[in-house]
Amino acid sequence: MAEKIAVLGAGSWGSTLANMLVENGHSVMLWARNQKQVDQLNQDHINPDYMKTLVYSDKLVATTDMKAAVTGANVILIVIPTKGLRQVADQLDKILGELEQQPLIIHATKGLEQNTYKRPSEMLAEEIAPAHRSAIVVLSGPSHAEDVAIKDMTAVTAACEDLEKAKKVQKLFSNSYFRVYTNDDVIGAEFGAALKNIIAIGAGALQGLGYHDNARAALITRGLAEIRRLGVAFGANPMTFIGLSGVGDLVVTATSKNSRNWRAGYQLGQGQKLDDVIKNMGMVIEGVYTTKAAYELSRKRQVKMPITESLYEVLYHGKDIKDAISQLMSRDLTSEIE
Ligand SMILES: NC(=O)c1ccc[n+]([C@@H]2O[C@H](COP(=O)([O-])OP(=O)(O)OC[C@H]3O[C@@H](n4cnc5c(N)ncnc54)[C@H](O)[C@@H]3O)[C@@H](O)[C@H]2O)c1
Ligand SMILES: O=P(O)(O)OC[C@H](O)CO
Repeated sequence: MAEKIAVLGAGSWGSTLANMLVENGHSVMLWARNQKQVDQLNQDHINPDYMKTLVYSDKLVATTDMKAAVTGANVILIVIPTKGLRQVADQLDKILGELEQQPLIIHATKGLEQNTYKRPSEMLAEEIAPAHRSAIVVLSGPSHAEDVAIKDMTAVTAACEDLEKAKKVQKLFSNSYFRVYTNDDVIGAEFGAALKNIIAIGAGALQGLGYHDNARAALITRGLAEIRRLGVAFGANPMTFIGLSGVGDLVVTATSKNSRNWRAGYQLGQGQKLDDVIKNMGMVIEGVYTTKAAYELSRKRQVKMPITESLYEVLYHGKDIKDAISQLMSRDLTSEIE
């Protein structure tokens, strides 16, 4: 059934998903805060700062007016970087209060909030009153916007404690090249999504330094071990980490030049300064911020995350990456299963 959907956030992922939802037959309004970007989307059907090659459907309507975007929408998809999520959710809550609407909220944000260490769905639940939403569903998994834009085959997860709501999202998004699975483990889906970005930066850095396949496989596997440890400490189902929002997303992000996190790591490995890497990317590198949040959280919870800790030292205290790697490799020998 065709739905009226509002998409908040017109960066690489928000604009690509909005376009896909239009092509799936839904009526979609895309909200962005930048008037020039909105004009380019409406008049020329392009979004050049984010998706250079995608020509958007002429049925996709963009606006800078959030109220216009969400009025009458049964479904609201939020695709804002973690840093801006709470502010956008607060703005949305006020509008939904005026409109007396109770839409299904979906988010595709991958990160943890600085200082509070909250997951995106926790931030949304705090900012959007229960009377203003029917449920919050997480859309996560291995899904570079660049591949979805060219209709390459993609499989992701819709996670919600209420599986009926996850199934609704599954139907809204699925098509011949985009396949959605369901999961009731929101905690696992969100920890997997956030923490894989840390390991992707590490994988990029290894390649930038000239390491090869064995090193990358070791990092991905041991990275998954620490992602699982932290997630399980917060109640995640360990099985989620061998699924799409776990190992699936980790593999795509830690092996792809399309990944902003991998590219950032590669540039760091090649000797560039973090500030320059962030400035030149022009898109969000969530893993830089998630590394700090995850490191602090792991200390509070006393969960061992040696790779995250090493990357934190590199990103926030200027530690040399080669020294960080040699310290990681010379730790006490231990069992793989712990
Ligand atoms: N790009 C992908 O392939 C991809 C895939 C899956 C998930 N994600 C996740 O989706 C989220 C967004 O990523 P992206 O790649 O689209 O980022 P992006 O950097 O391409 O775009 C972010 C967009 O959000 C807007 N924005 C930021 N703060 C805002 C605020 N306070 N108010 C209004 N708009 C704001 C920016 O103007 C920009 O349009 C991230 O958490 C990312 O991890 C991205
Ligand atoms: O480009 P990245 O590194 O932000 O990753 C994007 C998605 O999370 C991949 O699933």
